[in-house]
Amino acid sequence: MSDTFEPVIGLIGGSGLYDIDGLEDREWRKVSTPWGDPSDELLFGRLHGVKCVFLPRHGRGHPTPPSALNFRANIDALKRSGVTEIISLSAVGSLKEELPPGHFVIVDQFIDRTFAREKSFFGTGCVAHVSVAHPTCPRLSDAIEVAGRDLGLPMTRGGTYLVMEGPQFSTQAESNLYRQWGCSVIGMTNMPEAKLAREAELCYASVAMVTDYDCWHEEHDAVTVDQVVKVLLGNADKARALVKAVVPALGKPRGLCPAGCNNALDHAIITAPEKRDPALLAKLDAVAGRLLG
Ligand SMILES: CSC[C@H]1O[C@H](OP(=O)(O)O)[C@H](O)[C@@H]1O
Ligand SMILES: Nc1ncnc2[nH]cnc12
Repeated sequence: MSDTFEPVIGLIGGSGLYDIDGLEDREWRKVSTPWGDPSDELLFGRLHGVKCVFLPRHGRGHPTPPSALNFRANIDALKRSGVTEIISLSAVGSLKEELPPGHFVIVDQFIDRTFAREKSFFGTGCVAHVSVAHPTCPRLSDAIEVAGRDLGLPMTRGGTYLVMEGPQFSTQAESNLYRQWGCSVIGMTNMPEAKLAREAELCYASVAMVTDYDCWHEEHDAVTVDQVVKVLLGNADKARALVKAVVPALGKPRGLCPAGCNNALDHAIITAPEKRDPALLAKLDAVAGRLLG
């Protein structure tokens, strides 16, 4: 990557967000990856002149459940398409009274309780350990916060997203445990998405949009998809407004991210060059070509 470059904004739309309006020169295009197929075609276009690439996380019409998402293909496809930063938009349950349905949380931490997903691009033949101590990009999160406040959106900066495997919602005992752990919101998709974005050296920020109080709240004994969908449609409109407001602010040429997102692999690869597997290296062309190419 040269000293300064023109950012390309990747947008991952969660439940209820299967398209983005207002894009100029819009075109859905299939992107192939060495990791298999992403959730759907990617939507390419420009917002206020800024290049954007949108991916509906579950596919249009929501055919794919969280555990079957090919997160590696999704992140690779975005990187391969020139994306430099990802704004992830997701529906979540709230684990705190003060985060009611309709509220947005700019997440800064995760607890990853998923167990049935491929979590790394690396492995036997090329081992890497990146830091995810700070899994989201503060620069990107700052821009989202400014845009959200300007729009008057109900929004909290900072919060921990508990990522569960699903597809069932949590039991009340689990929900209460996660509350004791101090988590803010619960969902099923931001991991390993955020970890893979870090391995791919992409800035990643997450906007968690509350749809329900999960099952711990005395006035909301159980969460249902119907309930979630009702709130989600309003949230999706607010999310589209947020995207339109934040993209122009992010579109100016920039240098490498001061938070280090674009250099995450600098000291992460431990496998000696002579022990690296050429087949795996070939698959890493988009994700780690900067270092391995
Ligand atoms: C429709 S409720 C459960 C579903 O919604 C969330 O999806 P996403 O994170 O993609 O917005 C949640 O994680 C579950 O996958
Ligand atoms: N309560 C909840 N638990 C997990 N994922 C969710 N997505 C939306 N609401 C949720």
